[in-house]
Amino acid sequence: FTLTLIHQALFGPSAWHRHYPVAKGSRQSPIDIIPDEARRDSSLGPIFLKYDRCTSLSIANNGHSVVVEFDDSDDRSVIQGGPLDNPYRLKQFHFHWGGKGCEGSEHTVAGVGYASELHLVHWNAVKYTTYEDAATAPDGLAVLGIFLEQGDDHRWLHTITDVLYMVKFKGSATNFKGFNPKCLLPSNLHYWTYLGSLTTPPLHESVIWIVLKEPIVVSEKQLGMFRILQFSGEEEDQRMRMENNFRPPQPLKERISVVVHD
Ligand SMILES: NS(=O)(=O)c1c(F)c(F)c(-n2cc(CC3CCCCC3)nn2)c(F)c1F
Ligand SMILES: [Zn+2]
Repeated sequence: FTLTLIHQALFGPSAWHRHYPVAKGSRQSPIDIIPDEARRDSSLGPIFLKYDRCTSLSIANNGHSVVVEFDDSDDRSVIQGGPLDNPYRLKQFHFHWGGKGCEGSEHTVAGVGYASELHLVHWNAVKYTTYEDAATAPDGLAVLGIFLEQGDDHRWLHTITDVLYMVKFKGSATNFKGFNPKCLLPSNLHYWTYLGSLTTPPLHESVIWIVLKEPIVVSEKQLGMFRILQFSGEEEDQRMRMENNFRPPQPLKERISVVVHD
């Protein structure tokens, strides 16, 4: 327990500003979303997720989260519409979660957190040639955030939780083909949107955030499966269970409040 506290103090969110001064920037993520203060913008239309031809490749433990990577060599799976000027290509998705019974989402809604949060990361391949270039540009990435609420078993999440034992340690990866994240979407795509950043180092202020209002429901048992993952590698003697891998909400600063689309 004390090891975790020391680890947090040295490497956790409060220490990131030492190596990444942008951590105190003007458009950092996540934020606390206050629905009553969200603006309406009639020019803001619905978002469209064209994932039918998506190609998942692998699932990996990168020491921060569990990440499913996609083939982003063409526009086979994109997000478009809403605040986006053009289609953004699906690159990867990953999760953030808490400890047993604790909150674990990154965004909060009127101060209330969810058990977990799924991030589908897309990049602007129309304006930028590589994901890396996009990840450092102000309109380079579009991340779709989906809250996970604790309740009944999720019908499709087991496809992911069943293989987590194969990527228990940092640096491990395995094939993960034929998975379509469409099965992880809630019934409606009403969203809040605002300009923000990566929530982990390098914290680049390159993300157009689209956070869905409706959570999906997953069971405590399924959430517990994420906690078999380790922050540490197989060879490290200090076992560090992967949990509480979320950044707390950051100051809104001079950003206009988020915009809502119902
Ligand atoms: N939580 S989050 O905001 O959805 C989220 C993350 F947590 C990330 F870690 C990344 N991320 C992207 C890279 C590639 C490098 C980004 C910098 C330039 C070289 C490639 N590494 N991590 C990310 F893109 C993202 F959107
Ligand atoms: Zn994330």
